[in-house]
Amino acid sequence: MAAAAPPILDFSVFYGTDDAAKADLVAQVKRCCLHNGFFQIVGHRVPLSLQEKVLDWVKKFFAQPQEEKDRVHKDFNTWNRGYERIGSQILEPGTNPDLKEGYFIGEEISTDHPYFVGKKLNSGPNVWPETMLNVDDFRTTSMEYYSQMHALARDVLAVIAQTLDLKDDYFKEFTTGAVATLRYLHYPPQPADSDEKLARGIGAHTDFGSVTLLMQGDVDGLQVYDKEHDEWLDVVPVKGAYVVNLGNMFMRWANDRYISNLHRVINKSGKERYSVPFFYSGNPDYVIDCLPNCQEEGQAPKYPPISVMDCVGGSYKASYGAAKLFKEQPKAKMEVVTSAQPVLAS
Ligand SMILES: O=C(O)CCC(=O)C(=O)O
Ligand SMILES: [Fe+2]
Repeated sequence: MAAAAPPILDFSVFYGTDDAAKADLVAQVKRCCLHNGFFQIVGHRVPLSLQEKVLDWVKKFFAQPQEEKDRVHKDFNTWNRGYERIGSQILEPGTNPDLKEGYFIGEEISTDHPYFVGKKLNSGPNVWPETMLNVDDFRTTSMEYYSQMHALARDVLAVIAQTLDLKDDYFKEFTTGAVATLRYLHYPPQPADSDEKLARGIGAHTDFGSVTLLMQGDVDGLQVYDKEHDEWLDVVPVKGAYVVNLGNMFMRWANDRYISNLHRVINKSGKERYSVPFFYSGNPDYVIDCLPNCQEEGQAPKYPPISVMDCVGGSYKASYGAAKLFKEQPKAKMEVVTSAQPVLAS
């Protein structure tokens, strides 16, 4: 098969009554899950006006002065909410720290919520830029979008369930009380003379969770690795579309039958790039155990059962630790340079 960027699938049939079209969608999604775990969808129910409003706010948020953004820095909490500076993360060992800044949002979880009290995965109050003009609209728009992304993730999982010949509500328990992270991202243009081997917007990585739903702005830069041809394929932004990809936890859950694939961003466009990934982890207490129809007759699953919290949690730390080490100990950097496969995830 020739190397090809993730196909664009019409998701609207999922909401319709045409069973043949639905079966066709399921078949196409299955092909993608087996191939590299990446596809794109249009025809979903998230209004374009809301997507555009979010992207507008993302630009405004990052346009604030550095000291305003630092006031909501994610280092002030341990549940992954708030702002991170350019260069905070190294996702691809051997490259320079990522040329991106970010802002994390999640479910609004109060300090008396059992998830906060029980220190569940990424669970706690959001951190809002209270001094930003019209912050109430920023908050309302973000949370409206966040809840729409939960709904879309559930619908995508319903289709994925069917690709495994499971009922469309198979993931209900997993999606009840689910934890997810919305990440606003800004990639300044990479300097024209930056080293191809070292400069990354986001280094090559796989995602951690179950599914990621990514809204790209209108500037390109995202690339998906094609293992068969050893090539990086551009995922050109399509207005309103979501890039959907499976994360490491789903790959493990599917006994490696479905793929969590390497991807990266290099912003050579000369323009500011903005994007908004939504990482769906699932209910932190849910136990991931080999999905039905994912193992060969008579063979044991490759992995033991594990909770969502244990599978996804803690993994972010490695990539932030790597960037810290890079700044503190140039020698350690040299050791990292020699490591072979980029395996860290976000
Ligand atoms: O910005 C993008 O297009 C991709 C972001 C991404 O891969 C991530 O945050 O994990
Ligand atoms: Fe990613």
